[in-house]
Amino acid sequence: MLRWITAGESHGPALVAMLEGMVAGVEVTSGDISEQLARRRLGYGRGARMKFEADKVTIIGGVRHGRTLGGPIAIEIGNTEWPKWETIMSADPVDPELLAGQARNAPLTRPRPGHADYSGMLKYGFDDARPVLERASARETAARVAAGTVARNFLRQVFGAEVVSHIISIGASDPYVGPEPEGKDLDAIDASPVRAFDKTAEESMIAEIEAAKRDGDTLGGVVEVVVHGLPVGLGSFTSGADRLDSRLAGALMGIQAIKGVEVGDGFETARRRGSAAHDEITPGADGVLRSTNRAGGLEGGMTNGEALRVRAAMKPISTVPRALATVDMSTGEEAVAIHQRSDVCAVPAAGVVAEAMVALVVAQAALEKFGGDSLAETLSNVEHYRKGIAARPPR
Ligand SMILES: Cc1cc2nc3c(=O)[nH]c(=O)nc-3n(C[C@H](O)[C@H](O)[C@H](O)COP(=O)(O)O)c2cc1C
Ligand SMILES: C=C(O[C@@H]1CC(C(=O)O)=C[C@@H](OP(=O)(O)O)[C@H]1O)C(=O)O
Repeated sequence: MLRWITAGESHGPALVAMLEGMVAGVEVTSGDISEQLARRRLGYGRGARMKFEADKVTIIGGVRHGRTLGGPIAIEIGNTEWPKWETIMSADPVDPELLAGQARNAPLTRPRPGHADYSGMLKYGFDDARPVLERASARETAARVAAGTVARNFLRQVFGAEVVSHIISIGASDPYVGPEPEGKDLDAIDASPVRAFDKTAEESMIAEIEAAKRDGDTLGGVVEVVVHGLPVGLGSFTSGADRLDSRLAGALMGIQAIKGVEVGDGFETARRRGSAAHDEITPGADGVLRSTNRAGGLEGGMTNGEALRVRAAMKPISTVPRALATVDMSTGEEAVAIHQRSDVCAVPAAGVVAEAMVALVVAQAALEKFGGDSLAETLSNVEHYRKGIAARPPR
């Protein structure tokens, strides 16, 4: 079973991602990982930290000469900001006098509405939000993107499948309406400052961000992830936990600030009649044909051979410059929430994180279906399955 876990704090020395269960022989380099991490840092509306910090990638284990070895893969992403935080975030005990001299170490006692501060302080028994926000921070998503790079390379090398995301809307911008992008469109999407697939949508999104910035406010939005080239039958209808839609929803909702997930036309489908909601099946020269893909490539918790298409809704960044009302937990008095710096909008980055989560979940389902210890074995199993399907009518 493909499994992943991350460790590390936002201002710690490094983040670490571990990926277990990947077959041997998948091509991946630290350059591939750095490239994906660079995509996650982009996006109009991100804060100052994205400009001065770099992601320093080291593959610690599981890869040799550019190919996976079949064992657990460990990837470290160094936080280049670490020297400034060495004392405050030290794993080992430090001299209290050294800490007292650091302004950055002042206890954070005014929890931000919408962030993990308040519940985290109560749940874990902290008087300071620092130990909560360090791990709740979406800095952790860099580690997911690192693990996701191995998964996306695997999907490309097994199926020729590409994972693409683009931004549908930011705040109340006019949502993108149009055809879904393909793998070849990814460079053009990344070239857009808001990772939009369309100029009109892009202009509307930028206008929203500029207005929010002027008002000292923050924004969320909607991202879409599309995967072309997947075979029929990843995931299963046999139990709720095996359904690929439930697994995708869980993985996407596990991203910081994601509050809703749609599969295919999602909520819009609920408003339609059955005759206008489903994707009719017709015989084609080479298998079946669908003239629509409202289901987003998933039926019965399994891929159906059409493009997989899921959306995720991100809430606005909770560190609002025009700080929100809160309570100072040290005094119980009314206060304004912590604000030092923050992103105005991180939806374009969330799209790259969503790609990583989709890649991991789909790679996990693909390994369940096709297995193997090496890429060659997985490929041979895929070919056998595809031959079996091609032999069935319609032909
Ligand atoms: C890529 C990305 C960047 C983010 N940047 C910030 C930020 O700069 N400031 C902030 O307060 N929240 C930021 N967030 C959101 C917080 O991490 C999130 O609001 C917090 O974890 C609470 O959300 P939850 O209720 O979904 O856990 C970011 C989220 C993502 C996905
Ligand atoms: C560092 C990253 O995102 C951070 C996510 C984040 C949060 O609260 O989620 C808060 C900000 O960190 P800081 O408070 O130190 O400025 C973001 O910069 C990153 O994505 O690499």
